[in-house]
Amino acid sequence: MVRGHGRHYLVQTDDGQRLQCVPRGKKSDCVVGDRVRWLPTSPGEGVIEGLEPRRNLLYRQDEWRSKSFAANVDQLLVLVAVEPVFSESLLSRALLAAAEAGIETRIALNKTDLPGVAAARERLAPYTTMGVQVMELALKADAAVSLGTLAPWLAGKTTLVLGPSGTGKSTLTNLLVPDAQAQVGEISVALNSGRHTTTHTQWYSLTAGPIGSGAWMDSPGFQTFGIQHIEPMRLASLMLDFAEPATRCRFANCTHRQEPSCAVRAAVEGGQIAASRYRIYLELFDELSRPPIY
Ligand SMILES: Nc1nc2c(ncn2[C@@H]2O[C@H](COP(=O)(O)OP(=O)(O)OP(=O)(O)O)[C@@H](O)[C@H]2O)c(=O)[nH]1
Ligand SMILES: [Zn+2]
Repeated sequence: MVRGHGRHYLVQTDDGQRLQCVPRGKKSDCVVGDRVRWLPTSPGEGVIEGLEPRRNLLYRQDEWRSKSFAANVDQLLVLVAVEPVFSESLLSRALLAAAEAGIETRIALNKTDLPGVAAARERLAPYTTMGVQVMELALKADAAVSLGTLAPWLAGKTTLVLGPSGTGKSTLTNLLVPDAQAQVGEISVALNSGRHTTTHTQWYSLTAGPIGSGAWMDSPGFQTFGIQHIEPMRLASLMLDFAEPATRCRFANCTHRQEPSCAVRAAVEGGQIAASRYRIYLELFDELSRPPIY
């Protein structure tokens, strides 16, 4: 499934044909990236009979609702930029959701042609140190070099991009998928969604563009990223810089807040865990420990 709008879905067959489909029955829990079983109803139209089992599902869980980004994702690219200055909390939340779903993640820092690049690199240093790959891009200023950086990683894989608004997601999609704008226009007409901006996640093949193989899923920019589906006691094991020290605390059920002989707090004091990351951990632990308000 390549794009959904309400109960209307655009389905692409393995030979590249696209059909408008509606689900059989009332429930529709199909998300972009799902492989679906469908039956034709009329030329160009069909009905979704069912979903194939998913390999994974990446979503955010806010207090009130959950929002699926995509299913069957090989890897996640979190796109941030020198400007607007990115929120480390949002970045950490996206990494946590991906870790929980078992999806390999890289960070890309875009707009490295801007003067704030040194400060942005410094804010990303804890992520590099913990083993997350950070790729530097200048999608507008030097598209060819940026494509060269991305190509080996994107080729043959299905990649989802996530990032706040204004970081360059559309710029990147247009580089990777030369006719992306035309596709979005056509699809908006087909699904009668009447919007041409990135309001929904969309799947594109990378075959016709400079990468030559694989798929790309572009998602709308987000301002919040709830991870209510993650147990607070699981946070440390999902955070790459916390996972190892957390195994050395005196208490197996250490929350790394005030317990004695806590190896995580020792690592914060010793500088192996960045202060910013520990702040984010405490904030998330509190948030996830609060009972939901209904
Ligand atoms: N200086 C600089 N600006 C860039 C670069 N790449 C993109 N931009 C600019 O950043 C702005 C945002 O880019 P978009 O591609 O629209 O960003 P987006 O993430 O799709 O934003 P939303 O549509 O709001 O989600 C545009 O004005 C781009 O021209 C770059 O490498 N350097
Ligand atoms: Zn501890």
